[in-house]
Amino acid sequence: MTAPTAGHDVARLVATLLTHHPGVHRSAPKDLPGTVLDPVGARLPTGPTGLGTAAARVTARKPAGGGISAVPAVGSASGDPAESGTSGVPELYCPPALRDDPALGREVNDRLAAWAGEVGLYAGRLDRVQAADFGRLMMLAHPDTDDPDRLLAAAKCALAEWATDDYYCDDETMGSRPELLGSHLGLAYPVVDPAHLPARYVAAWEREVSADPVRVALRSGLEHLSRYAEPSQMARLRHEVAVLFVGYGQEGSWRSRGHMPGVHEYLAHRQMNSFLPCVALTDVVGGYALTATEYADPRVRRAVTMAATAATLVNDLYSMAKEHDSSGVEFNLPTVIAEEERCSPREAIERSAEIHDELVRAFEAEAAALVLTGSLPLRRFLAGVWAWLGGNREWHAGSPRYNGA
Ligand SMILES: CC(C)=CCC/C(C)=C(\C)COP(=O)(O)OP(=O)(O)O
Repeated sequence: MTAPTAGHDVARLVATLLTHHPGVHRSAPKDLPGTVLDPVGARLPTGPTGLGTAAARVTARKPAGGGISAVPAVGSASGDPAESGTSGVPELYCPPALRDDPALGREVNDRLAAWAGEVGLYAGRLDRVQAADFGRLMMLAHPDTDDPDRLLAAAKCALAEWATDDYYCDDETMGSRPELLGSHLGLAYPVVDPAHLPARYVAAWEREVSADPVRVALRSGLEHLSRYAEPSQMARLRHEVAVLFVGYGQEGSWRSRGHMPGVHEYLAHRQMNSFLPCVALTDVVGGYALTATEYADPRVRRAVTMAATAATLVNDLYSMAKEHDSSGVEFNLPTVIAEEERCSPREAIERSAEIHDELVRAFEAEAAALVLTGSLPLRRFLAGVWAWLGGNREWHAGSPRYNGA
């Protein structure tokens, strides 16, 4: 028998039971309650815990690459209001990044920029790719591996997905045009989920793929990832990218008809047009596999999608300045709230932060409940998603992409 999916009221109850300390303002814990994700190497409960139970535990595999020493959680994203700095982003309820290994981040970033050059992505602008430091994002968001090649594989997929957005959707300086969006996405998806054409059309299709750097990058990124991912994990990624593309199409439609979505419409959109394709790779990068059945469990899906939406709202908050400088219509939660609720930009930012926090708390509560009964891979996955939130927030707070470079 399967338990019903939790609703917000259940999440609130669990959160209260897990964490209620009257009068104390709680910042987000480093580890998801009930789990411990060791930066490199799983220290999640691997069986019964408590006195006399050690013999009953399974031993976690050390990820390939030997392992680095555990690094204290990074401080700057810890939620200290004083640390919101000049970004104007309010204190957010978000865990700190679990590790910071600048050398590892640099290695991944350098290799990523070299790859972008090879596939022709962001030609003439590679300095900006290098500066954005997506390698650092991967290092911060996946603290349970120190294998640069796994991080690089995930980074390639992320950059290819980001480039799809920049080239086709929302960066006119990269050639995006709303009337071409559907055609572009329609040519990109058969690269993600390879088109199998009758023999006489294969050469023409291959020429089509090679003619566009986004298509070349998507193919190359997924190929690299497939060295680490099981078929079910690749299928999972393809599904999340298809959903992402639906979100891109929706945003293009808003842009071309000058439609400002309602808050509910925007939030449903931001679940699709989100970091979920990145978050979904948590186990691939960590070197283990969550089953398709567990990933698809509605309770897991609900928790993970709420986390992905929250991570994307962090992007909305930190990217406001960049989007403000763009000449096209830009969509982010504060803008949508200000329009619908007729409030000041500052109030809209505060309300956006509250929505972010509500989603993170709901994830925390529901994931903490799921780890009580879930498999070891599920526990590790949910702890990894929590760590992803911390790394994502830390990266946004520091990346020159959003901080005026
Ligand atoms: C890496 C990945 C899956 C990205 C897809 C979704 C995406 C581009 C974002 C979540 C970022 O949103 P936005 O379009 O606002 O991007 P920037 O702020 O321009 O970085």
